[in-house]
Amino acid sequence: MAAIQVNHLSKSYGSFQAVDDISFEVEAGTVFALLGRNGAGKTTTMELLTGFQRPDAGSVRVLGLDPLRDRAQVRGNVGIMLQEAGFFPDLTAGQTVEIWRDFTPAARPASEALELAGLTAKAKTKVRQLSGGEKRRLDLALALLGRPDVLFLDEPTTGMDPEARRDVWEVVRDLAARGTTVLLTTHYLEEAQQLATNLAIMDRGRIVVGGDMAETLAARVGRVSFELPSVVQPGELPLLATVRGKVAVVQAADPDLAAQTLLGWASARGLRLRGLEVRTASLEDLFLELAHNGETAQNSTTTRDGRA
Ligand SMILES: Nc1ncnc2c1ncn2[C@@H]1O[C@H](COP(=O)(O)OP(=O)(O)OP(=O)(O)O)[C@@H](O)[C@H]1O
Repeated sequence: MAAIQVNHLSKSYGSFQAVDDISFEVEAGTVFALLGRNGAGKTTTMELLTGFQRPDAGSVRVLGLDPLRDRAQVRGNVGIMLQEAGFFPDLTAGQTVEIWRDFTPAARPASEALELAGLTAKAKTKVRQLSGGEKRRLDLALALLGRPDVLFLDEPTTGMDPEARRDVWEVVRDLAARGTTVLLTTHYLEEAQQLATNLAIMDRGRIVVGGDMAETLAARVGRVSFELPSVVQPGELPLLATVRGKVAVVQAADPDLAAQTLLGWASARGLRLRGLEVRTASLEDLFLELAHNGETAQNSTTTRDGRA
């Protein structure tokens, strides 16, 4: 069953269309990544899904409920970690969690929420003395307090060091494995690739790529690069290669297989392929390509407008 259903959702601020007719579903117990450049509409979408904003058109269902109409019921079952949470700076992390517990039905013990967020050692530290990454952890602890069925995480690991980020990934994986549905936005594409089974990439309010993460990446080409041995002409290689300076690049749907073919070919001739690198398609490649296409489209629109 889909835990989150979004149907033809739109939202504008004045004449600016921040979310433009988007639709997607998130299956229960899966992690879904909402990606896109700054201003693409991710946070607005998150706010529409959590009932902080009213849609202009379209509908949202979370656990089959309307986040605005069935607000109390939805809030009781979801955990929300938005950007820029407001904390009281003079309370400690532990006191902040305790106060939040009073408003949270069936809350976890404060110590458990702090532990899950990796903040136990800072329980007695005042909020204003927490680092940026630690404040995000406190946000996470609060989002996890009510043992939510659905978790909304808006850039959960911003400001965290790589180790802390990996700790949060573990927590998210663990929650999803136990059936929690997670919708997250992130600018860290590795994070999305590591955690999410499905994704949507937004650009100017619309979804430009969406679907299963593995299938989306499998449809991309990877590449193999190496130094072309001085005795070899590009045309002699067993696979089509582009050569720039000394470096030859072969594009391939299965870069591991291409590398094997190249190595077998080289070894039969007693040659070494120095600097051999195999790169599978990554979300980053896809993202950069889309950004580039977006800019090209925008420039051509500007030119057309300019000429008109
Ligand atoms: N309250 C508002 N009034 C007017 N414009 C807004 C408002 N909130 C957001 N916007 C605009 O809507 C667009 C989408 O914003 P949104 O915060 O949803 O993007 P985002 O994808 O989350 O970006 P980021 O990655 O920077 O967080 C932006 O151009 C933003 O300036």
